[in-house]
Order: sequence, then structure tokens, then C-alpha cells
Amino acid sequence: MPDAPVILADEPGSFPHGVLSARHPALIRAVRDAFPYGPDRRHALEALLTSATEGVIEPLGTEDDVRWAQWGAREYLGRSWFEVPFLWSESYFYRHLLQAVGYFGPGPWQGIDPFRPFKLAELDSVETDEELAALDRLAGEPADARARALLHGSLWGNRADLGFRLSAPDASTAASGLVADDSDVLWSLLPCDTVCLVADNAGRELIPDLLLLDHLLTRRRVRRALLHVKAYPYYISDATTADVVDAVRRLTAAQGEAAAAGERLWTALAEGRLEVRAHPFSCAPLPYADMPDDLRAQFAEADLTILKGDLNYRRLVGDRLHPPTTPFADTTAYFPGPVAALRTLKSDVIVGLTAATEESLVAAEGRRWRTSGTHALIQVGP
Ligand SMILES: O=P(O)(O)OC[C@@]1(O)O[C@H](CO)[C@@H](O)[C@@H]1O
Repeated sequence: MPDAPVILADEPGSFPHGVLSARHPALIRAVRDAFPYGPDRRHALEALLTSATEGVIEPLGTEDDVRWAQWGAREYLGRSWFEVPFLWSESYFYRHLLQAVGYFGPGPWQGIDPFRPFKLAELDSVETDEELAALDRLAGEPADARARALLHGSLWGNRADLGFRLSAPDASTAASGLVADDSDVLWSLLPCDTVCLVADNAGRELIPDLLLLDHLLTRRRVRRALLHVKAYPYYISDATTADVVDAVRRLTAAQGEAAAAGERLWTALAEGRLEVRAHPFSCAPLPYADMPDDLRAQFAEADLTILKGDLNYRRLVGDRLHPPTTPFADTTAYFPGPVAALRTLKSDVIVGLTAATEESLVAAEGRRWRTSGTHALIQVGP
């Protein structure tokens, strides 16, 4: 449904309004408190706090303004953050946040990921220890059962999103079932030559993503894997190349099966059977339907592309209020090859449900199922 309404954040009480009015200020404060930034950076963060909640969208004042103009800024500068497409304003907020902390330099804070302390804390957590230890128990299972467990590990790892947890203190609420499950179609596409996984969050999501890729490579379900990460820090916990390195190191430093997987992943990276890519469009405020030709060609190289997470889903099907029964294949027909979405539901966008599933979710939860992170889906198209 390309004509379904684009999601804005202008309605108080709505999910997107809450992200801009509560999550973003909380994030600015968390970043400010996580680093001994000097007065200049603190002042810039305060200014962003005011702008993002009460002000209008302003240029960056750097050469990156040219790229953002091509990505839509021409149309949105001078307008309230709440009145432009939610996907756009969120993305631009993160770009401004990097500006405020001096990430793009020049200066002493150049290249310092403002979200790194949160990512590292997660890698060091007891939960990560437990998840890695569970791999030893999985080792005795038949290959099929192991594969399915690893797929589900990667899927539910998407709940480990720091942005989500900033505004959802009850995020540990037990997970429920899948609202759509095309996993049989996904498995039917394997074995194949090249799988591409478009990563989402670092830490407790990236580790199971890597374990899934390790399994596919080791069991010869794929010959090579392409791992797309963000070109720079984004949406708090989104994975960059540095986060891939941290995750693989975390695995190699563990015990048992986790350490063995870490060693294999290290070797696969060194041999090019696992290749990390970071395209600038990974941080664009636009749907994948607008992807540039060179990225389209990269996805076309793959026999299967797996997109992880909520934001990638919004970008894949379009950040719009689609009727939930819109076929997933209709919204992804433009994608240059078979594409799978693995996502926990953390925003209003949803397609590909049966009428009965939508009805029972609404009857049980009103609108909450769309954003609570307790439901998940595996959808495959086109
Ligand atoms: O892409 P992810 O990490 O699964 O989720 C990102 C997210 O938490 O951020 C956005 C709101 O800020 C929503 O798309 C979603 O709730």
C-alpha cells in the first residue's frame, strides 16, 4: 500500500510522539552522563535537547548538509520535529546527536561512539554469560533443532534494543508467540551460495546473529555471508564494525561452544567467507525502496537477505500505517531478491497478518501489541 498514510509524530499519546518527546530527551541525558564531556559538548547537548523538544529542525552546519539535503532536509528544515515523517525526524535526531558530541570532529571526541558504554555493559552482562553458556546445551541437539533455536535466538535478540528499553521499563515482559511465521519458507531457500544479514543492534542481538551465520557457514548451508552494519553509531545500540569486533572478541574470550564459534567467525572474517559491509545508506532516513543502485546491486548479489529488527522493517515495508493484512510480498516486491524480516514488534508498522490474527491481537491488547516488543515475526518475500 504505497498510499497508506506516512507515520508522523504529531499526535500526543501516540508511540512516535512518545519517542520524540520522552525517549530522545532521556537518551540525551544518558549520553551526557556517560562521558566526562567538557562544557562545549554539554552545551551542544543541552541545545539539542531544547531544539528536539521545542524547536525546529536545523541544518548541521557541516558539509554533511549536502547529503541530508538530498535525503529530504530541503523540505523539512525549519519545521517542527513532530510534523515531518517520523522515520526522517528520528534519523536526523541521531545525526544531530553525533554532531553535538563531536563524533565527526575534528577534535578530541572524533570517532568516540557515544553509545559504546551501553553496548559494552550489555556484552559484559550476566544475561550474555547465560546465553553463551546455553550454547553448550544446544550442542547435543540434532542439527535442525539447533538451526531453529539459533534462528529464534537471533529473532528474539531483537528485544535487546537499548532505545526501546529507555522508554519501556517493562521490556522484560515475557515474550509471546509469533504473529507471522514464514520460517519454513526461509529454510526452503537454503542451502544457497550467499546470504546477506542486515544487522540491527549490537551486543545481545549481534551475538546471536553471528552465531546464526556461523552455523550456516559451518554446516555449509551457505558458502559466504555478508554482514551489513551501520556506517556510524545510530539509534543507540545499532551495530557498527567496531561492535562486530567486540562481539567476536567476546565470543573468543568465552568458554566451550561460544569460544569455538568465536574462533570460527574470526577465521571466516579473515578468509572473506564472512564479510562486513557498511553502506552510507544504512543510516539514511529513507525506506529501502529508495536505495541507491550500488546498494541494490549488493543485495542482488545475495540469494537471501535477512533484515533484522524494527527499524529495518519500517524501512523495508515503508513507515506507514498499512492495513495489517496487506501482503508482505506487496510491500517488498521492489527488493532485488528474496528477503526475510526477523523482527520483534516495537513500532506501529505491520503488514502480512491474517485477518484472524489481527482481530485476536486487537481484542486482547488494543494497540499495545504493535509496540510492546512482546510479539515477533518471521516474514519472507517477495
Ligand atoms: O530497530 P530496532 O532496534 O529493533 O528498534 C528500534 C526502535 O526501538 O526504535 C524505534 C523508535 O525509536 C522503533 O522503530 C523501534 O521501537
